[in-house]
This record gives sequence, structure tokens and C-alpha cells, in this order.
Amino acid sequence: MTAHPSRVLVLNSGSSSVKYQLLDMADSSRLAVGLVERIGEETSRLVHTPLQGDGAGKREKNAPIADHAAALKAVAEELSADGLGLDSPELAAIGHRVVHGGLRFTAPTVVTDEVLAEIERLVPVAPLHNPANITGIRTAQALRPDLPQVAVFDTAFHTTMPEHAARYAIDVETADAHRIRRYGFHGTSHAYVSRATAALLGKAPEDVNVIVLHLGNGASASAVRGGRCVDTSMGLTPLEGLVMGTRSGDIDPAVTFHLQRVAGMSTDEIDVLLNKKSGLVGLCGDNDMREIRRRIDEGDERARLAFDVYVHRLRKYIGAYYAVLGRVDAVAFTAGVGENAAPVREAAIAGLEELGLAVDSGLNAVRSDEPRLISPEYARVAVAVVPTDEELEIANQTFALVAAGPGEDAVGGLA
Ligand SMILES: Nc1ncnc2c1ncn2[C@@H]1O[C@H](COP(=O)(O)OP(=O)(O)O)[C@@H](O)[C@H]1O
Ligand SMILES: CC(=O)OP(=O)(O)O
Ligand SMILES: [Mg+2]
Repeated sequence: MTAHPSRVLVLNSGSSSVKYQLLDMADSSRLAVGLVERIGEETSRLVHTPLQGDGAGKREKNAPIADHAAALKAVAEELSADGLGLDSPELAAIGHRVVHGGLRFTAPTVVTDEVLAEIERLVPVAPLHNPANITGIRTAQALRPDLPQVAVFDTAFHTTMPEHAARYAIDVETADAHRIRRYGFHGTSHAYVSRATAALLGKAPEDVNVIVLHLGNGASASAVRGGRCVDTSMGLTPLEGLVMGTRSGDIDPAVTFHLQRVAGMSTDEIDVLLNKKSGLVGLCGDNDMREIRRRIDEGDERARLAFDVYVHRLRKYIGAYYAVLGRVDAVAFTAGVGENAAPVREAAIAGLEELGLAVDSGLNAVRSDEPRLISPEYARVAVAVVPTDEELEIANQTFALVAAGPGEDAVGGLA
């Protein structure tokens, strides 16, 4: 028996995927990382990479995985094969990314039946995400009922938004009765990246104002003043804001009435249209920026249009958050597109020299996993590529909470 178990398993369950990492918090090292994708399809794939010891080396399995519960069982088997099974006494906790925590959860929280019920109550406002998170928690509980399961919420970092940024300009009574307001998502990433950006500048988070552009399949921007979020682009649900892989982002809400009245579409059909058949995929048929760039290079007009719409929206948010913050020290690009797509970064910042923003094309072309500046020496505002690490952040928050012990009040402020 280990006196002080120091390992944390992190589960990031998405709508059709599970990303996971096993970390040892004694030295923040990774023991194994992996991904199950295309859950529920014939072409499911599990990629598991043990990172230490004799088992090191990537393993890949291609076989149908019916649902998230089956995915987690497969992950548990892979870990066991490396002697890193969930039965290990060295495991201190399991940390779960939970996308929607409403206003209730402002901090990482040990999962109880009551906490789980609250996460369930929020399913209607995160229908693609919260159900997967709940399955992840339930399956992990079944495998290790004795271990603390900790929920780390995407919404938590954004609960500092001032009322005037969080409130929609609709009837106050209606909004309050149904808890309609802007919550914001990807908060774990925005928190981590804004801190890492301050570190890259050699400053304390309290001393810098940062615009964080989290551009993954889902995408969101945030304005962070002195380490606190003051605005973010996602709203009641992760549909608002930037153009995403399959989501429209901002749209005139009257489009939905029009589709109902004129096109005869149901509410569910419109939901699917805006969440799954819009964004880049709706504009050009592809949601992967690599494929879109390849098509542009071949002269494909639809791919060009999709890219231009994507970048135009991004530029609008950079301008908006510049105005919200007043003074900007850095613009940080992160997540799959932000970290890898140099043409997106270049196009997003082009022509903004009057705002003190510029990108050095040589620096922008460098590929690296490290946080780095891509702005020229003379630029007043730093432009940076700062790889996100939601799993490490979740592990840190999870371990800090369980290490604090049961005396600590685990539940964040009530709203
Ligand atoms: N080398 C690359 N060049 C351009 N875009 C990339 C590259 N690698 C990944 N991406 C983009 O990143 C997206 C995935 O980002 P990621 O942050 O992993 O998303 P999520 O966590 O939402 O699944 C892909 O859909 C693709 O558009
Ligand atoms: C909240 C959200 O959009 O998450 P993801 O980018 O993982 O889909
Ligand atoms: Mg992501």
C-alpha cells in the first residue's frame, strides 16, 4: 500500500470521443495517454500510449465501441495491461471534465449523488457534452466506488464575468426564471492558457490582459483581465460565438423562427442543423482545417469561403475583446487549429498594426509544442502560440482538492 497515493486519472469525455491521461502528481509526469474516437460507429478507434517503463510505445485498436461505458472499460483494460489499472492503490482520484456546471459550480467539486443530479439537470443546455460526462463519472464510480471522483467544470472560470457581459438583453424575469444567461465554456483551457501566456511574458497573471483564442473543433474566445475572465464568446450553450468545426456560432436568432415558419423545420432539426451541420462543415463539407487548407491550395472556392468566414468572425472577436479590455498585453492562440494552423493565425492578425498587433511570418511558420511568441520585436502587443493542456489542469485541480482532505468544503459557491 502506498501511504500517499499521488496518481490521477483524467477523463475528458466528448460527444463521440474520450481523451484520457494518467498522471503522477508527485512530479506531474504522464504515465499514459490515450484517445477513443468515433464511439458508437463501426470505425471506432482506441489509441493508447504508455509513456514509462517497458510498455512504452503506442498501441492502436480498431473495433466497434458501442458507447461511452464500453469505451471506458476498454481504456481500463489497456491501463491494466501496463500494470496501471484502475485497481491500483496509487490512484488518488479520477478527474472528469464536465462541460456545463451552470452558476452553481465555481470550483472543482467532489461528485456526490446530489452533484451528479445537478449535472444531469443541465443536460438540456449542453446536450452534446454533459451526457457523455455523466456516463464517464458513472462508469468510473462503478469501477472504483471507493475513490473520489472530481468534476472540473468548463464553465467555472467564466463565473467571474460581470453581469453586463453575462446577461442577454431579453426580459429579465423570463431570463431569470429559466436561468438564461451567458455561461461560457472551455474555461479550463482559457484559465491554463492565460496563465501560461503570462509566464511566457515573464509576468504574473494579475499583471496581464490576454485575449485567448481556443480554436479546436469547438472554438471560443475570451477576454482575461489580470487572471479573471471578463467576457467570453460562448453563451447559454457552446453554440454561440466563433465559427466552429460543425457549429454556426453567432447567428440572428430570427433565422430559427424563419426555418420553423418558412422551411417547416422542427426545433430538433434546427438544433442538429446549427450544432452539427453548420460552421466549416456546413460551409464547405469539411470540418478539419488541414483538409480545408489542402483544398484551398487546389483552388477550391467553397473551402476558401469557409476559411474566410471563419477568419472574419475571429477578427471581429479580437477587435471586440480589445475594446472590452482597453489594454491588451497578448493574444494567445491555442487548441488544434490555434496551435497548428499558421495561415489562420496570420490571417486573423493581418492588417492590425494600428492596434499594435503583428505576426512575424518566420516565427509563425515554426512548429513546436512549446509556448512561443510569433510577433515581431517591435510589436506593442505579444502574439503567442500557447499549447493548451486541459488534462494537466484538470489533474492539478483534482489533486489539489483531494489532497486538501475531507475537511475542505468541496462544493463551490451557490447561485
Ligand atoms: N496540423 C494541423 N493543421 C491545421 N489544423 C489542424 C491541425 N491539427 C489539428 N487541426 C485542427 O484541430 C481540430 C481539432 O482540435 P482539438 O483542439 O483537438 O479539438 P477538440 O478538442 O474539440 O476535439 C481539427 O478538427 C483540425 O481542424
Ligand atoms: C464546450 C465545447 O465546445 O467543447 P468541445 O470543444 O470539446 O466540443
Ligand atoms: Mg477540446
